Amino acid sequence: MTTGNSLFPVFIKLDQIHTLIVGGGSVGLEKLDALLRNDHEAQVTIVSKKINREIRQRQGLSRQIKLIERPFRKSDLKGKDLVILATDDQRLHSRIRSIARKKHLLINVADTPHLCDFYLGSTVKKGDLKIGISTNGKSPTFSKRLKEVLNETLPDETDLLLQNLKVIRDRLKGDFSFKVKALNGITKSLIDRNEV
Ligand SMILES: C[C@@]1(CC(=O)O)C2=NC(=C\c3[nH]c(c(CCC(=O)O)c3CC(=O)O)Cc3[nH]c(c(CC(=O)O)c3CCC(=O)O)/C=C3\N/C(=C\2)[C@@H](CCC(=O)O)[C@]3(C)CC(=O)O)/[C@H]1CCC(=O)O
Ligand SMILES: NC(=O)c1ccc[n+]([C@@H]2O[C@H](COP(=O)([O-])OP(=O)(O)OC[C@H]3O[C@@H](n4cnc5c(N)ncnc54)[C@H](O)[C@@H]3O)[C@@H](O)[C@H]2O)c1
Repeated sequence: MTTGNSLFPVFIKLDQIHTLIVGGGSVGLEKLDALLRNDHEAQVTIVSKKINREIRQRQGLSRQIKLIERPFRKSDLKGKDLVILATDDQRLHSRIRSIARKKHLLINVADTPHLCDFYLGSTVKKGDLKIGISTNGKSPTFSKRLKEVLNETLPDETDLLLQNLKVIRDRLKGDFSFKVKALNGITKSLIDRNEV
């Protein structure tokens, strides 16, 4: 039996899939920024009755951002993989959610856990290392603060260590089980405090 947080984390290639955000106000902007912080090449379409000035400015950063200023239409879901709803119309959210589910699209309704197939999380990044944080919706503020703590405490050299391990990994000759043993041996001192 699963207790506590049963969400399964995945790390999505935002430049390879197409994300639709419906709603171009301040919440829409927050979600757009969350995507762009992780991948400035994220492929995103925003549909909104009105699109705010900051969102227009983001469009200057990437040709992958498409803005459509008009009310949502069912056809906006065509060709999309992920959907994030961020309008001020909860009835519209419920309607889009039921259409999206029939099309097997994954959907997030900002700040509305019971309508979400997935939640956004806080992310910590050190070069190629990424840590995703979820509190199972209990406290986004905790996620944000833990992100700040990890950003402060994880040294920038963490990425250097990762790059060095990649070099060693590429150099290792032998079968899969030999490589696993060798890499486990090399990294053992990282978890064995007495040896550091
Ligand atoms: C991580 C982050 C990612 C992002 O959104 O980019 C994120 N929320 C962030 C911030 C934040 N959101 C809110 C506050 C105000 C303080 C507060 O209310 O607590 C703050 C803090 C702040 O802004 O300082 C309001 C809020 N959020 C939700 C509700 C509804 C509810 O709880 O019922 C309400 C009440 C709305 C109302 O009262 O009307 C729900 C969700 N918010 C989630 C994600 C998902 C759970 C993630 C998790 O498990 O931690 C989930 C379930 C669904 C989702 O939206 O995906 C981002 C941190 C960015 C960073 O790292 O800097
Ligand atoms: N701003 C916040 O920090 C915050 C915090 C908690 C909850 N909320 C809630 O989240 C919701 C969104 O907040 P916001 O500040 O982004 O609001 P907002 O009014 O700035 O933005 C809502 C956007 O949705 C668009 N929209 C409305 N109907 C539409 C339709 N049929 N098709 C396409 N676009 C449509 C509007 O044009 C507008 O751009 C509100 O319900 C608000 O109460 C906001």
